[in-house]
Amino acid sequence: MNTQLEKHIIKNIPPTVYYIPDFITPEEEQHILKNVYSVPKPKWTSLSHRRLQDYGGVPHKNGMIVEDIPSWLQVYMDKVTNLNIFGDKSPNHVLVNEYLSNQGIMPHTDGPLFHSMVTTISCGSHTMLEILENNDKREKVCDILLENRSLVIFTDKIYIKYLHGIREMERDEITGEIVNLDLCKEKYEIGQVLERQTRVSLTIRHVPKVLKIKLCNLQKR
Ligand SMILES: O=C(O)CCC(=O)C(=O)O
Ligand SMILES: [Fe+2]
Repeated sequence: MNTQLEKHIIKNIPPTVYYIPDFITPEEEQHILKNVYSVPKPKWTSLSHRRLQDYGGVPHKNGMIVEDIPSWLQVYMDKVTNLNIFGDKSPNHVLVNEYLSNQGIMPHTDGPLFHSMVTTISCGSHTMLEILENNDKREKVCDILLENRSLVIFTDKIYIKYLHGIREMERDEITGEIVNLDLCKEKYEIGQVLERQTRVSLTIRHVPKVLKIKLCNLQKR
């Protein structure tokens, strides 16, 4: 692991979450948003509470059929790869999620289709990631504020054993339950309220099980 990253570890929570504010510049953020919104409509998968796009293929238990990653997106995957956090693996899949201001994602674990490390770049808005115990009570462990342009890296016990989710809210209050305020770019005060805007997140991961067949070959048949 890259020692430069140690100062970005969120303390006093189960290991390990890294929070890096300003991982991308405002220009890069706009570049990502422009590309995400210039795809043809069928590239989006609409769920009831968010929309998403898969890049690199669609993860599947029998193996992911690999699709080429567009060059604009490869730039940001390389930026994450250059942190040397994936060891001998490299990211090969990106899930783009779009959340309107009152949308979120139910508490979940990412499951066995992915290597146990996830990295997420936030664009367009902050959001509040909630970490919960993975039991019937689903007690809250903590909140992590994800500012736009930040990168968050989840791995180890907190990735495997706990649930993460985003509540459906139009605004978030700064509270003492947020564990990364000291690592954030901005200085916030307890009680301050942040209005959510539309947020586009890039979740960059390594999918271990891939099929060597390419989608373009399938389509030719
Ligand atoms: O949008 C995010 O930051 C979280 C996305 C997520 O948890 C997932 O796609 O599994
Ligand atoms: Fe997730």
